[in-house]
Amino acid sequence: MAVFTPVTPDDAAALARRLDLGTLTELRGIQSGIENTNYFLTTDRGEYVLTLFERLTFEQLPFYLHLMKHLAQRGIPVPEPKGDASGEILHALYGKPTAVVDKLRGQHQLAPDQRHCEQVGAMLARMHLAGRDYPRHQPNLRGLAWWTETVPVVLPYLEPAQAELIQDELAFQQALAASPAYAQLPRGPIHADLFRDNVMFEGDTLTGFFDFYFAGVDTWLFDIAVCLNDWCVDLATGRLDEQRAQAFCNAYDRVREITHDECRLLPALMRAGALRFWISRLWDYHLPRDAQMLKAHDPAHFERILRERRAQPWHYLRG
Ligand SMILES: Nc1ncnc2c1ncn2[C@@H]1O[C@H](COP(=O)(O)OP(=O)(O)OP(=O)(O)O)[C@@H](O)[C@H]1O
Ligand SMILES: N[C@@H](CCO)C(=O)O
Repeated sequence: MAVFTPVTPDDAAALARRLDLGTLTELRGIQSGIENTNYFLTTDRGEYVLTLFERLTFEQLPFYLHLMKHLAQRGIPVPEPKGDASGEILHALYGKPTAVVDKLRGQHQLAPDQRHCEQVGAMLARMHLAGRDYPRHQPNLRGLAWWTETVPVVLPYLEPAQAELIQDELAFQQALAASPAYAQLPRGPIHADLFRDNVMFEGDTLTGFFDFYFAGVDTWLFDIAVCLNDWCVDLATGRLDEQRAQAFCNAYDRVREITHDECRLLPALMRAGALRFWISRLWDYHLPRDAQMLKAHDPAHFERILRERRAQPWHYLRG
């Protein structure tokens, strides 16, 4: 269970009062998630999610929380952070940065079909456009610099063939990032972790995106690639479901045109997306933090996806 820091009902109730959310009626630890301590916090006025951030700092968090507020105010369905009387949306419990946000309605769609992929694609494009005038800047903290720093840390845990693959891919991505074509890609605030478990649906209708705590300014194409690698793959093999991928990209493209250069670089960015999560999963798996219980995601899944993307690059043909 992802409760790294237990919260007492008294402390949660005091925070709810301070944020003018009413009287606490229930506080329940959330079993999933591996990054932060999360609770469902219910009051006599509504349902919220209380998050204590275990890795992110007081300096980094305003970027994410204000981004969520910015997007919510522009009609993108994301949880809005709750402020105190002075409007402050970043709080503290037990010395840890803390936020309380709206609980989204609905459930995850863990077996998405074309219709779900279309809705995620269209909403992702709307989110990218809504983020264009967001004034704060923070790089994607799980971007190339972090991969470069973390590959040597996980390398001792890999078999020789895996070590060769990860180093070869890192070198490829470093060269790509230094290329003029890459520098021209449109960019802005991206979610950067928009997996099936970070989107809610009520029935078959998308009700929101959440978990913005890996967001950062990066290429919009990286966000598309991360989504394709999760929403449009067969989870058993890592193989791309081309119909779903085409549906996702068409829906995105109808809201914000995917440029010719983006189409050209998409296969390389899908490799980048696979590498990013292979590295982070290796890191979480081999270098776990203390937790009351911690269920690390399977790193081999993204190794398979990376091998698939290298062997069979997929090209988006607009249409
Ligand atoms: N705003 C929200 N509305 C509804 N449910 C939420 C919300 N935030 C979190 N949840 C629920 O809590 C679970 C865990 O949250 P989350 O996925 O953000 O965990 P995490 O540890 O912060 O991040 P990670 O996904 O990186 O492991 C989600 O799967 C979801 O069920
Ligand atoms: N989405 C990530 C977990 C961190 O949010 C993964 O599946 O590895």
